[in-house]
Amino acid sequence: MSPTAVLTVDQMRAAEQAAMSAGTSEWELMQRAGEGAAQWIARMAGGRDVCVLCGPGNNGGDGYVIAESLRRRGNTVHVVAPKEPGTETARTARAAYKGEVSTEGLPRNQVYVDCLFGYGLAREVTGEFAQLLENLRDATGYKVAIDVPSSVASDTGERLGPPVEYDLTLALGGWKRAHFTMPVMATMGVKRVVDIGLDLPADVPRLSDAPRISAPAADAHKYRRGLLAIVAGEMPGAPLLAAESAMRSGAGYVKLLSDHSHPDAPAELVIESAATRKTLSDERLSAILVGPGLGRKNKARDALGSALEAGRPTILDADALHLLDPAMTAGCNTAKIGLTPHEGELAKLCEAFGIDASSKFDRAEALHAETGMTVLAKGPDTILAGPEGVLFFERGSSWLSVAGTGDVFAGIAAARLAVRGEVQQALEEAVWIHHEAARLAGPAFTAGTLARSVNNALWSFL
Ligand SMILES: NC(=O)C1=CN([C@@H]2O[C@H](COP(=O)(O)OP(=O)(O)OC[C@H]3O[C@@H](n4cnc5c(N)ncnc54)[C@H](OP(=O)(O)O)[C@@H]3O)[C@@H](O)[C@H]2O)[C@@H](O)CC1
Ligand SMILES: Nc1ncnc2c1ncn2[C@@H]1O[C@H](COP(=O)(O)OP(=O)(O)O)[C@@H](O)[C@H]1O
Ligand SMILES: [K+]
Repeated sequence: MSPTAVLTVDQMRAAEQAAMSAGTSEWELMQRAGEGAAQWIARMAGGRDVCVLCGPGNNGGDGYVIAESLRRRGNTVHVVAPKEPGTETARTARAAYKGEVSTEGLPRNQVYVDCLFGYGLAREVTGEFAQLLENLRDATGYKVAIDVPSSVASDTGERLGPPVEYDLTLALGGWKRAHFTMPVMATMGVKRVVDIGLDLPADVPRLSDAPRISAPAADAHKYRRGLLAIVAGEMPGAPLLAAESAMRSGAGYVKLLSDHSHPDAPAELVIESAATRKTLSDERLSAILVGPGLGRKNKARDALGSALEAGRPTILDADALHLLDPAMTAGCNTAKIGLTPHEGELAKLCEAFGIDASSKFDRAEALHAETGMTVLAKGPDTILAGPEGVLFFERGSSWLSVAGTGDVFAGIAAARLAVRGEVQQALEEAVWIHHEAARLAGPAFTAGTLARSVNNALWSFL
């Protein structure tokens, strides 16, 4: 199985150091990395010519190992290295490479393997290296990034040089945070980890694995399969969308608590009058969803207060996230609450809870640590921070960038919470189901179409 740990540079260096202390040399690790990467590249390249760009550090060292491995396999290989290697291990790799090297220029129509900088990149790329990256950007051919793209800071995804679009990115030894951070994650093409036998730490963020979802028990009963109440508010459309997706996410019973007339609501949706303290305190409720279409006036604040008082497992989305503050959650068992903010809502929540952090990762992690609530930070990149740690996800379809898909997500999350009872598991499952529903819904779908493809998305996880 491919490693799922997502590491910082310090954690990566520590894992490599531990392997070296246990008797594996850096040269052995570099050979494993280079040979492992060369196997992938050989498959992609077939008989095509390969050009390897080598930098001055150990990422460049990997490049010489890759170059020699491909040369031995019969590919015509050319190395471009503006500078001689600066580390002992990279010098060993350079000496073991028996092919051509030039200091500048980029041959045309190659399979390009970018080993200029790996996780050691810590400052702006300038001069000859920047020029080489610009040439690579403009070149036509299959492009492979080794470990990370050479103009990207591994911990943050910050861009430190000319952007290049890659077809394949081979992470060496383990994932880095940049691999799942926008915007650079969208430039990496297909991503794979080359396992070099490191013992990776368990208590670090992970890449989420596809969930397994169970069909209802043979003797299932609608109330035991999860009863979800969706609290409606000022705007009728959003909670209805959430209900449409919730009904298709495996819960036994979905109720919309609304005073609007919903002439377009499906017959199978139970609509009851607007939420009150009494209706929300129904012991049979497995979960509550508050936020989509709620509004931000006093009535909305009251509805949110009643939902929080009920103390059931709860998903808070949209307007509920704008109304939420420490006074409202005081006395709540926050372990039962899941938040589903997009970037603007996350910033607003951090302000309300006095959290001073700027990256999405730091904000999500700190908001969970500070409040005990589980935080699903949405967007093209997704971060889930909860009691089981932090999870990263692969990207979903960019067609999701259309109004109402967040309401659909909230419905899925709340229904999975009604079924599972655990907030973090429910949110993790919901991300996968949402992405799969988007894939099934085809191009240019609307939120309604997305909601109606949710039940078929479950097939992929049964
Ligand atoms: N350790 C291990 O066991 C294994 C490590 N492995 C591999 O090592 C990689 C990390 O290697 P690394 O630490 O040598 O750093 P790397 O990414 O090559 O870059 C640093 C070099 O670039 C230079 N430099 C930096 N920024 C610059 C700039 N803007 N412009 C110009 N120069 C700049 C910097 O120079 P300096 O800062 O000293 O001037 C230094 O020379 C990792 O990603 C993986 O591929 C694998 O083989 C598995 C085993
Ligand atoms: N470019 C994108 N690529 C992948 N997923 C996206 C993209 N843009 C938005 N999404 C997803 O679509 C949903 C949008 O939610 P949200 O911003 O709350 O929208 P709305 O309020 O209109 O429903 C989120 O689940 C988000 O992760
Ligand atoms: K690289």
